[in-house]
Amino acid sequence: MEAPLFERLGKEPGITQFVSDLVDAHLANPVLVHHFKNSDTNRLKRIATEFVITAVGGPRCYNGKGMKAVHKGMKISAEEFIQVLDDALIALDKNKVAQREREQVLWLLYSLKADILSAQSTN
Ligand code: HEM
Repeated sequence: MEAPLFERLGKEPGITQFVSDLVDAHLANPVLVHHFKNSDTNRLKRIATEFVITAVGGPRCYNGKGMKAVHKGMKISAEEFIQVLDDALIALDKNKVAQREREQVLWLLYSLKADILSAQSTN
């Protein structure tokens, strides 16, 4: 039987590095960087790492809000959402993550699209 995705991504150390590279890619992405200009990058990396660890079947360490509530009113466009996936691919590549795990991580992120984009309405 296939090991849990959490293990195949290198457990906490592997996921911490992936998320760190993902956030760094956003900061270097001209389409996304303006969203993060007031961010505490280390805090964001820590919380996003907890989210991913929990989402891929690791220890349940994310205690934050759901993705719809987190991104409410941030005015995130569909184009920006795709740029986040592009940056995820850059970070997966950098961490030499294999094809099947890439597909699973990208699908996991993509599956949040409806929540994150519907969070943009102000009512
Ligand atoms: C599948 C995609 C995404 C996931 C899993 C995700 C996850 C997260 C998480 C876990 C946080 C931290 C919440 C907290 O501070 O309590 C966060 C914050 C944030 N996200 Fe996302 N996000 C996604 C897509 C996006 C997109 C497309 C944008 C647009 C650029 C975006 C912009 C932000 C911003 C600006 C913050 C707040 C940063 C801060 O407070 O320092 N996210 N996201």
